[in-house]
Amino acid sequence: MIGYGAIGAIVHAVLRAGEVPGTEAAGILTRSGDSPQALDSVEALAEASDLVVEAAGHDALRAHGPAVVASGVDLLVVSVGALTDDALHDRLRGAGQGRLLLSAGALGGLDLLGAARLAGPFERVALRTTKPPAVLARPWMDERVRARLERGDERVVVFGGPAREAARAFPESVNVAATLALATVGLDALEVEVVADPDADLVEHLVTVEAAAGAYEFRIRNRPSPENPRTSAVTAYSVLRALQARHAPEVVGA
Ligand SMILES: NC(=O)C1=CN([C@@H]2O[C@H](COP(=O)(O)OP(=O)(O)OC[C@H]3O[C@@H](n4cnc5c(N)ncnc54)[C@H](OP(=O)(O)O)[C@@H]3O)[C@@H](O)[C@H]2O)C=CC1
Ligand SMILES: O=C([O-])CC(=O)C(=O)O
Repeated sequence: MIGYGAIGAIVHAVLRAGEVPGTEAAGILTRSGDSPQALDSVEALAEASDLVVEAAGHDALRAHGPAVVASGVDLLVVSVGALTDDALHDRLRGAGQGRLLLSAGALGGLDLLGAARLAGPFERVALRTTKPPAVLARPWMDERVRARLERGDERVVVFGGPAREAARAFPESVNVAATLALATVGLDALEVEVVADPDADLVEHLVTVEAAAGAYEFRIRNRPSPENPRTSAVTAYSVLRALQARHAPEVVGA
């Protein structure tokens, strides 16, 4: 694993408890080395693993992803927003024998949208992500907008634009925009709105799709992680589901 934060610590604890048959934790890479099973290089991690889970952020994927894939090890990417950098995405795809697995993360419905994509074209795909104001304040924002977020007493639309820009503007909070885009209409065609809402006690991702196959609306409302309020707590379990599916004798929703 790369990362031992809100996501990584849960994934590691469940693996250590032996709850994912056929899979055990081989080691953890972080910058600080502050984790159980700490390893000190990506080479040591890849050597010890059949699959590496990246749950550490855009910079971590950029720094370590290519070495993992180059050593023939599969890479399960949680910081999917880093793939808005086409050069990095191409490097990862061409680096070696390891497969690139993009985690569904905090999102759902990608199975059905993948089927819809095979059935015919999409007419429109949109995402509206809503989180509490405090977790959406970013240094690039206009001072007046930041002041409104800090006051936290009103709903503010903080971003409108394509998924590529959304995932870059909020690297720790809107990776899901890149995931949905890569699963459907691409990074420049998916329309994204990001909303700060002081009443948002749950993280909301509203996915709206019009396609040849049908019309879909997924309203996902996730409880935030107590360790990191930017992150939906279910994200760690989304990673665990993917690990479980690799060796399970039966998969529902395959
Ligand atoms: N696809 C999705 O739905 C979602 C994606 N995410 C992505 O997952 C990432 C992790 O989320 P979360 O667990 O909540 O974050 P946390 O901040 O709780 O944890 C981050 C972990 O990564 C480590 N880390 C940070 N930078 C590096 C690096 N360059 N190399 C190695 N390790 C590093 C940190 O340790 P140390 O500081 O010691 O290095 C820490 O252990 C987010 O930044 C976001 O990009 C998050 C939520 C949902
Ligand atoms: O956890 C979530 O709901 C989404 C998130 O942070 C991300 O996509 O980066």
